[in-house]
Amino acid sequence: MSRISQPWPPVEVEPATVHPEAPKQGSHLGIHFGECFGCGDEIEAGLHLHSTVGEGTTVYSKFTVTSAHQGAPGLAHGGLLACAFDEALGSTVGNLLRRPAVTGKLETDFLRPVPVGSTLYIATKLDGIAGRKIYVSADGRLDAEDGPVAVRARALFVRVEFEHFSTHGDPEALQKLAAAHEKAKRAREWDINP
Ligand SMILES: CCCCCCCC/C=C\CCCCCCCC(=O)SCCNC(=O)CCNC(=O)[C@H](O)C(C)(C)COP(=O)(O)OP(=O)(O)OC[C@H]1O[C@@H](n2cnc3c(N)ncnc32)[C@H](O)[C@@H]1OP(=O)(O)O
Repeated sequence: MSRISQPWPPVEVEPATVHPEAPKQGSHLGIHFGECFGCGDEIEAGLHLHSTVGEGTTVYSKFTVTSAHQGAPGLAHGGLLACAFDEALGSTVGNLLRRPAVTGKLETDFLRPVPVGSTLYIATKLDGIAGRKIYVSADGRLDAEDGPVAVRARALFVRVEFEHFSTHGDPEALQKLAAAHEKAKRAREWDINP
């Protein structure tokens, strides 16, 4: 029996269409911001989540729980697991649709404890779009792609304009992102940041 009672998606949606210039199946999705707690390589205690594009509207992500992520001794903190899903879901939305969007709502079901040292295999898929609202969900399996499901998540992302980040965010960090984007473009790497 599902632990989430509401139907999903909760409203009528159009199927999500992958942007024609989105990274293709098998592509590894790079770090979108070095200081991102979810994926960045500049945050030692961060989650260092890695993602690869799968078939259709699916993205596969991996995250290994370290002692920096504990709640109870030896077990992952639920909030950090939610963070991993926010990152995996957000990365799926941003990379496959190539439009900026932010998390409006994120719900999680924690089905099994996730010990330090284990790796969560997160499979995310776009479930549909209604106007600016993007529905997306994921399963996180323990230690293998076909391992037992430990965490499930569903989220609503809301499409925003770039001004969302320039108005509310850190201009210096945005400049750093723009510089990284330019560098990636010069190197002919695929990059999503505007
Ligand atoms: C530097 C540029 C980068 C560009 C992108 C590159 C992508 C890179 C690739 C990958 C990266 C991604 C990896 C990151 C992953 C982590 C993501 C995060 O953690 S994001 C941070 C946490 N989230 C926030 O801080 C949002 C804070 N909230 C807001 O700013 C607003 O509330 C916002 C934008 C969500 C909505 O505000 P409104 O004024 O624009 O729009 P309204 O009308 O309120 O909502 C639009 C629709 O959504 C529904 N809605 C909004 N929130 C809802 C909720 N909580 N529950 C249900 N419905 C909700 C509303 O009912 C409305 O629906 P109706 O169109 O009328 O049908």
